Amino acid sequence: MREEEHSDSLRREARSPWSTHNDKAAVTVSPSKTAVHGTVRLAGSKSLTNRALIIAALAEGESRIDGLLRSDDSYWCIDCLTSLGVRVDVVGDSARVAGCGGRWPNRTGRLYVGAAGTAARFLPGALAAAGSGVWTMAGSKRMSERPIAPLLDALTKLGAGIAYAQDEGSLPFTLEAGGLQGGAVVLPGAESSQFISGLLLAAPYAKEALEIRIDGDVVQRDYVVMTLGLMEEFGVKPQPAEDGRSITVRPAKYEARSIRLESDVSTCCYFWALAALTGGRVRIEGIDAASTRQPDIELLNVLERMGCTVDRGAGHVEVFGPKRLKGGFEVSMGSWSDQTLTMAAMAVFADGPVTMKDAAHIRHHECDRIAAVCSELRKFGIRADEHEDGLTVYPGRPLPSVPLDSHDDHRMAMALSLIGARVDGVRIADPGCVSKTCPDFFERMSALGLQVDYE
Ligand SMILES: O=C(O)C1=C[C@@H](OP(=O)(O)O)[C@@H](O)[C@H](O)C1
Ligand SMILES: C=C(OP(=O)(O)O)C(=O)O
Repeated sequence: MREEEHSDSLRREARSPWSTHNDKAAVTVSPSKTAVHGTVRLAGSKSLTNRALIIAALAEGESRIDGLLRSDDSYWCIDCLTSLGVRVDVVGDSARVAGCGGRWPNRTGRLYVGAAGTAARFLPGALAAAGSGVWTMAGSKRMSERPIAPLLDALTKLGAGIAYAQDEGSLPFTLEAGGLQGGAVVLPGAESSQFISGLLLAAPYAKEALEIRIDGDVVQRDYVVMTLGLMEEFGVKPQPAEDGRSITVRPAKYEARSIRLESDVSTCCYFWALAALTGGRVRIEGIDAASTRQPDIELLNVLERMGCTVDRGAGHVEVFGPKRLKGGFEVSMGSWSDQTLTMAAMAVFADGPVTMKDAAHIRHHECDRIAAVCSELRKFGIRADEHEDGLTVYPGRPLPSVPLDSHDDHRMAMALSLIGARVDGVRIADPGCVSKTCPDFFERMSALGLQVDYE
């Protein structure tokens, strides 16, 4: 096999049957001929979907989840639960999950998490908490490079037996469960909030009360708040310490529930950014900015700072773009870093440079996002200065572009495609990568008037 074909097949390994456009080498995006005006309704949040699926699988009785996201990340999460013997029936965007009360029916098997950080970091605790069982867990090449050791070390201290198949502290590994001891365990917050969420989700099934002590500041801490909220919805109430430095969970069992998931705010952001970039307007139904627990909602505040008007209604958010976006500021991305790439794309068209900071951890996401976005913007002739924890993007006129690389990262592809709202012929390789969270992303861009062509 040629080197290129080999790297293509590695990239595509984590694409699921819910993925689209994997037969396409590239997509080209060009501006709409008319103003971008539209209303959009999006599928459920990836983060809520995978939390709800795992909690429902751990619960006693049958749960129903409506508004499920059908994407690669949720597909692999469901696939793992099915391999564990949990019945998950998906019809349209609804799933019925037959909870197994924390005892997985299949005590052995191979679980494949694809490229999903949520599945990789949320499932090991749920496995370790079971009374017995031996499972191997593997993921995409990139997932095997992403950090997970602090979580697995904590599980080892609490009683799990973990043997690494390749590199110490990484996927793939074999986990032997013997139940989770209670007591105190320390997890770092700087690399990923998902370690804390992963242990929290399993914590009610520990033998005794479990206290998770948090070392350092937590990146994207609102995702931990989201975990606590969903645990409560399923009848378990964790107790965060007043100083926010630890969370205690007493032994309990999740109760089956019927819930409807909120749309994916991270995906909404690309469409709000589209309105911002084109002086158009995009209304998204099914989001309540006042009550959402999804951290990327912060984009709306920054869009206002950039000159947009934002209508935050009951159950909808509409963004109206200005004539010219304002730049000339620094913004901390620490708590909503999935939108760093969206900010970088918008900054190209602002009236002054924008510096995004406090996001060093995104170097360990689907790709090294800081290095990747700088290198792709430079291909357009845009000045992008790379910093250890972020980047500064200077406004410019993007040159007719050489093909851009999506780095097998859905957010790289979605953010770079926004430049196509302003510049003719933005060509991005491997459009299928958006299936990690939004398989129909380019169809939605096209429905809003952008010209989208595949090759
Ligand atoms: O818990 C979650 O659902 C998520 C947490 C964040 O990850 P990190 O805390 O690892 O940065 C975020 O980037 C990811 O898209 C979803
Ligand atoms: C970092 C992300 O995903 P994951 O859940 O794989 O960490 C993301 O969606 O931007």
